[in-house]
Amino acid sequence: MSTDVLELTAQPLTPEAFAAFGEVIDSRSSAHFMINAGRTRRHHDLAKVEVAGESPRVLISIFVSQPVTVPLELTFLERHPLGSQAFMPLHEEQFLIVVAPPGDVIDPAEVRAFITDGRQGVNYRIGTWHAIQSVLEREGEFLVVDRGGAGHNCDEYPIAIRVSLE
Ligand SMILES: NC(=O)N[C@@H](O)C(=O)O
Ligand code: NI
Repeated sequence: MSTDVLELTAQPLTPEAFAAFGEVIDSRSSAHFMINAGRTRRHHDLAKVEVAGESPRVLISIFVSQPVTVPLELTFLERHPLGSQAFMPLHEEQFLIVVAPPGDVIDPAEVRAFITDGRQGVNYRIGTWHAIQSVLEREGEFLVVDRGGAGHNCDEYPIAIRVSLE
């Protein structure tokens, strides 16, 4: 085993474990109220969309991602200093998440790896370091809500990480 690669085993994603990095988006565990004459449960305000910098605006996009192989070998993490970024699977795709708290230096001891269960999405808080979209098993389709506008909104931090499943 190489000594300069951070070895992680992905843990099941929970809102509590993810709280330092952003929010988990999940209609099974979130508060709701009824609308539309009782036909619809509104799971309301599940994540904080953050946009900053010059002429910021909120973008809604769809990512169609090819699957990654496991163990997942990473050479960097990225962050968006001007906005949050949310990923919601459209067909119950599972994906791997690797995160570190916001800050200019990543402490390897604070890096965490998670696996979603297919029904969960995430919102990375502004500045949270994360691996790029890493869907498992099959091509994935994700609704993405993040920040557009002027300025540089993607920093990369070189760090070697290998993520395995339990
Ligand atoms: N570059 C881009 O839009 N996507 C990345 O930020 C990512 O987190 O996948
Ligand atoms: Ni990103």
